[in-house]
Amino acid sequence: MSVQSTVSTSGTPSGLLEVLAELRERLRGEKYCAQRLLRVSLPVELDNTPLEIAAACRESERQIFATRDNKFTLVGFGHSRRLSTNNAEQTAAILDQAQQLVAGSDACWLGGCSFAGNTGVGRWQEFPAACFVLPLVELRETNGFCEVAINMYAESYAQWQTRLEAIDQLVGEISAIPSLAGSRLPALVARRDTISLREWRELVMNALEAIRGGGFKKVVLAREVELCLTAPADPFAALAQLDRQHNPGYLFALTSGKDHFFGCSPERLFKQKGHQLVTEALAGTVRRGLDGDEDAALESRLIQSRKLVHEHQLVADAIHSALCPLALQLSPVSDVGVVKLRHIQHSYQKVSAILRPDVSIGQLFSSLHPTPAICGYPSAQAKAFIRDHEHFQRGWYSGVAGVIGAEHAEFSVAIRSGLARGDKVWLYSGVGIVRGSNPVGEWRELESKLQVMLDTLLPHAH
Ligand SMILES: C=C(O[C@@H]1C=C(C(=O)O)C=C[C@H]1O)C(=O)O
Ligand SMILES: [Mg+2]
Repeated sequence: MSVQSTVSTSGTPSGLLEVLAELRERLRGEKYCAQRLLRVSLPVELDNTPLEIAAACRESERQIFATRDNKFTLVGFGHSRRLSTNNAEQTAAILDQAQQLVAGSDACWLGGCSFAGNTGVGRWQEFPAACFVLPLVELRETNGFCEVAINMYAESYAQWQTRLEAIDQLVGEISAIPSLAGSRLPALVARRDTISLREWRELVMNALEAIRGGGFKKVVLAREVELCLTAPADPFAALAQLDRQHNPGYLFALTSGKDHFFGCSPERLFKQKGHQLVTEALAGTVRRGLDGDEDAALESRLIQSRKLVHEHQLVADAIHSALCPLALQLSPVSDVGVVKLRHIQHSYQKVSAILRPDVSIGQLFSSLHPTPAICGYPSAQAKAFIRDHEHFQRGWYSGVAGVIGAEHAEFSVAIRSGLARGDKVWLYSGVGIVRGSNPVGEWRELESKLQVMLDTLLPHAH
């Protein structure tokens, strides 16, 4: 695939519809050429945030990903290419292919991968082992600067025409949006926990027994909660709202068929820019205090408790070991910091590296995922325990959601996430079980982790 870019000039239209019309006009002047990525882009001034616009375009296939530092937001509408596999062995190759296909361009893929190569079965039929799309139309905000782009790519002339029609349809949808004032989110009809506290206690005791027997040191066990709502769930509207509240997490919603995988994760799997890599260990949790003093006391416990330090350090050590063979330089083990979220706080350690020149994004992914933060340690034993004991299919929960560009990629660990289908939503949360874990305490931690998603989807429930 060859790449051609049309760079924007100044003095051009600035509103979203005007800019789209101008880009559409530029495409009209382009000759159809099979299997060539043609990207046209222009700066735009938006009256609303990119996530609000995504939330308003209910008829379109949409994908969103916003980094947790709020410096980069990508909203994709429709797609001009899709790379997917249901074969876990091919996930790394798909990631490498995605990066190669946009070499020399500013285009970015949006998508994700399942936990530990899970295939798209049962509830997760729309979400295979890995799936990334190149959006047909995108809105991008980088450090406060917004642009609109069209990524044209077609295998045949008929497909080229179909893409043009899809762009026109989207433009029609945007122009028909009466007002972007936030819609009212559906209310809750019923909540069903697919595991009871009694069953959870048994599951944790079982894991602790395996830890005592030397089977593994840590396993991350998770829970699924099913919500039944009064109307179809609207994760895009919910995330647009979280974004307005400056939620300090990655925000993502990825549509496949009629289903949406979405979340607001505090955790980075990695950020790669050329040969620079930044990753982290984020594990070990206490709740937020009701006032400053209690919060500080809880923070001290997070940094000092033997159980919590062990739970965290297993992750940091495993990340260092995984990166060693891939890195020319690796940051030394650093001091443990604390990330404060609305309901909970986590121990955090940044890890950075200069990668060997031959290391690909696929290799990085395979070496780091799944980390002991969401699987356990050692990985193979923890994975087997999860496969044999968890009460549900993880699918993309605790997989990754992210973006892949030519020179950079950023992946969040897809926790604090859920799957929405019609008026049903399944939410997921997990906890690290290590020696010293207490089943009821861990259950409470699961509840706190679910709370952000519950607050987001059901803001009127209180
Ligand atoms: C697995 C999840 O979170 C992970 C588990 C943590 C813990 O047990 O302390 C903390 C952060 C994450 O690494 C989740 O939120 O679902
Ligand atoms: Mg924990």
